[in-house]
Amino acid sequence: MHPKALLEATADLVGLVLKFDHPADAVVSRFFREHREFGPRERATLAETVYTVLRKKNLFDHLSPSGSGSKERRMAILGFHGPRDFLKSALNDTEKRWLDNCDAVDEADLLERHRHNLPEWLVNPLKAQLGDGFWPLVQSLQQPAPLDLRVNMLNDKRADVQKELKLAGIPAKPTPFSPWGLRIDGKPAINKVDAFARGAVEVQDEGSQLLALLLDAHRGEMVVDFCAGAGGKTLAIGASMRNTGRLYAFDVSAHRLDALKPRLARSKLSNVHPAAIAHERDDRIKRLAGKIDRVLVDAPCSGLGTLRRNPDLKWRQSAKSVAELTAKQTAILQSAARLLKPGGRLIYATCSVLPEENEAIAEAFSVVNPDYVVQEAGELLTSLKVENAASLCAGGDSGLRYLRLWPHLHATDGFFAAVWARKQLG
Ligand SMILES: C[S@@+](CC[C@H](N)C(=O)[O-])C[C@H]1O[C@@H](n2cnc3c(N)ncnc32)[C@H](O)[C@@H]1O
Repeated sequence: MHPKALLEATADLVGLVLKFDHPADAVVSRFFREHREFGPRERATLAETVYTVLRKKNLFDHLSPSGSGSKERRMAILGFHGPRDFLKSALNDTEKRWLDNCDAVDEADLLERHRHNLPEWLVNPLKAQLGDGFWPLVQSLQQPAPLDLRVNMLNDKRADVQKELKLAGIPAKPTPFSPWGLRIDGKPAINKVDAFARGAVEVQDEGSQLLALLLDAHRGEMVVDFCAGAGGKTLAIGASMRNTGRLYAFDVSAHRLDALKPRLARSKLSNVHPAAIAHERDDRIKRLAGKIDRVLVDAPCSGLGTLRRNPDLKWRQSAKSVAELTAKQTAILQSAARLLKPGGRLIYATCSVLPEENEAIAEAFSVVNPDYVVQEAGELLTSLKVENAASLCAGGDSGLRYLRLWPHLHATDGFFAAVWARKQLG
């Protein structure tokens, strides 16, 4: 495709994504569905450019007013993913001079907000938590996430799948913490590989794998994945139950649960029972009260731990939307907890890095539910043979109370988990 046409299409897509009325990945997928003329390399240019614009939006907003042409074209030029000479062949002389001037800007001369590229409301909570770790986090958020796979241990072993992928030209390394994970550099078409088609691997961030591991569901148990969505964690939990017992996958979105079905078929699991619920106080939940061994609440959250993959979220969320989410998180955790039988394990988890969606929800729950006793996540992960488990945790007197994962420290998405055991009767 001619560079001029590709740049124009890229500017169109940047314009659509910057409306922020839908998630960026949905806008990009729709654009590709509606424009079949792009080949794989052009799609990569389009998508990577959009993601760079989202990652560096503050900086590009600062640089773009001095340029010419439409705003989305200027943003697309600044973020363009591809060789400079290819890009320049699409530009007029004024644009070329402007781009050279932008390239010559020294980072050290920029204001802080043009370097961290975060909305102001997010800066203070992150600095307050991380101190000197703030800038390493910023750095890590500018990089795309690695591709992590979870090996389905029901039928396969990690080392065997690693060998198989190598033969298919996809070198993979075991993930450092999850015993089920393999990490791949780059973005090979993993869905074309036999190991994927037969359900030996699923794409899943190592952090998500650790949440499922922490639930530690056993053979023959009754387990609930309360906010199962498309079932990433459901599949991991079902395999850890060795395809026995009963695993309910609840969600208010039947549409998301539908996406679980083909994954379930690939995984060969037959112990999973997906069910759409109307809300967290659905009659189905009431009927199961006090009967469940383990409950995972992977709550709806701001998703701010996944900014490497979803950089649009920092612009689509706000202090107000987070406050609305915390009310929902409190209500869901309280309802889901009723499912647990005495002696059972409850986990509340998010992929957010904000204390108000994490520690604050967990601590408020503990105060009003004294029969749920907080467990030290670090100790549980150590007993599950996770190496260096203490380094994954924070909070409490021991610093081991909560699972607290960060992209810059653990190369995972940002995740939080709190664990409780329900007191035995009598
Ligand atoms: C973080 S996502 C779950 C991701 C999923 N566990 C996975 O690993 O792929 C949160 C889910 O909570 C669901 N949800 C929102 N409100 C809910 C409610 N009141 N009860 C149950 N699920 C709810 C959303 O539809 C969404 O799928």
